[in-house]
Amino acid sequence: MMVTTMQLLLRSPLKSIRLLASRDCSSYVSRMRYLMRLKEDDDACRVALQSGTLMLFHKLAPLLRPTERGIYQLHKLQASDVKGILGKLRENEQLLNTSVLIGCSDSGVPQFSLDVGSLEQAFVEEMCGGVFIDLRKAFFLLKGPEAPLVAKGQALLRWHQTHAYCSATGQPTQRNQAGSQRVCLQNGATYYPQMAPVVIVLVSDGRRCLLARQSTFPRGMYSALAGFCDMGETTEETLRREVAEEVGLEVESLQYSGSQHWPFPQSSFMVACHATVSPDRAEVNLNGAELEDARWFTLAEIEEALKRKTPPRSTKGEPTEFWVPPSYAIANKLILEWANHRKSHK
Ligand SMILES: NC(=O)c1ccc[n+]([C@@H]2O[C@H](COP(=O)([O-])OP(=O)(O)OC[C@H]3O[C@@H](n4cnc5c(N)ncnc54)[C@H](O)[C@@H]3O)[C@@H](O)[C@H]2O)c1
Ligand SMILES: [Mg+2]
Repeated sequence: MMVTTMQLLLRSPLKSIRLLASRDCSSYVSRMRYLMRLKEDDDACRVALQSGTLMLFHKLAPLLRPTERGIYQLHKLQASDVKGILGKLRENEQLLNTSVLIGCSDSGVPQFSLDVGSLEQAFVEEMCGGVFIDLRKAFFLLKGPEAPLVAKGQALLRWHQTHAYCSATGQPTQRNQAGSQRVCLQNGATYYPQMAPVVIVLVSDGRRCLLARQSTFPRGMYSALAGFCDMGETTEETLRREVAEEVGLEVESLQYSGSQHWPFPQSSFMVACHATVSPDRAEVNLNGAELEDARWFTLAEIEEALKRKTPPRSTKGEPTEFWVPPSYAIANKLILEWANHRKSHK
């Protein structure tokens, strides 16, 4: 197709988004200014650590606490709790200072995360009455804002664990107390925590939506198309290229939906969009190297899949029913939005 006819229309670039309703704007501002100060002032951050809350990780697995009703919650500790554990193990209290600053609660309490992977896991679990659970499982178990909080805590710890050296001089880098940056002492280069930008897109032909699966997905699960941004690309360019590469279709219009930090396999910044293709040119030409399958789904099929709260179980040999990613994944939000839009425009 001629480049001139390949027009991408960003339908509502200035779509207004209701931001988290903060009834007391000044307190939100003061919390953000407080966090800024903690990132700049190591002494203030060390003081804040003594009165803040701590999420513990063991080799990047977060510590959760089972409640009586079989529900898991994030286990939050205080600096004094961690000092108690370190004291019992005769370990150096300096481990506490490897905590990283994650944010600040609504009531202004600073939040940190700390990896105690050098300590004996079973001992820490027993002392805390909790259990360290792999992040993928923890994501299923946690409710509400705890899942993104724990993902953020893990992502920052992971970044520090993998960026201990300057990529130019090969010398060790030194972090600030908050953990918001690392500096090479030899050449002064400053490194900041990074996320890889990814565009995720739910393609529609007006009547149906397109979902795909990679061979590594759990059986039966289909999701929206996704792809990493190439250097220098805009969101629109990545979206259009990924749809062309993966399913051989030409996007005609797109609309921004939302974004999400995604910790798997490493930190991605997911930009979620809806896109349309012409119903006359909706034949999928699959890139088999990247995807195992891609199919158009009707509203009725999508509604059925959205009703399933847990992945359907498969008995050997039987095909697994189709299901979509869980509600904490932004793909689920895109699919839900599409279904609601279709229902209201039937
Ligand atoms: N949250 C959600 O709802 C949701 C849904 C679907 C996918 N995702 C995530 O989106 C991400 C991208 O999806 P994809 O795997 O289809 O991407 P993709 O289609 O770009 O294919 C992945 C390939 O891209 C290359 N690549 C280029 N830049 C990369 C980078 N910075 N990091 C890793 N690989 C890079 C690698 O060769 C890799 O094998 C995945 O990490 C996936 O977990 C999230
Ligand atoms: Mg992809």
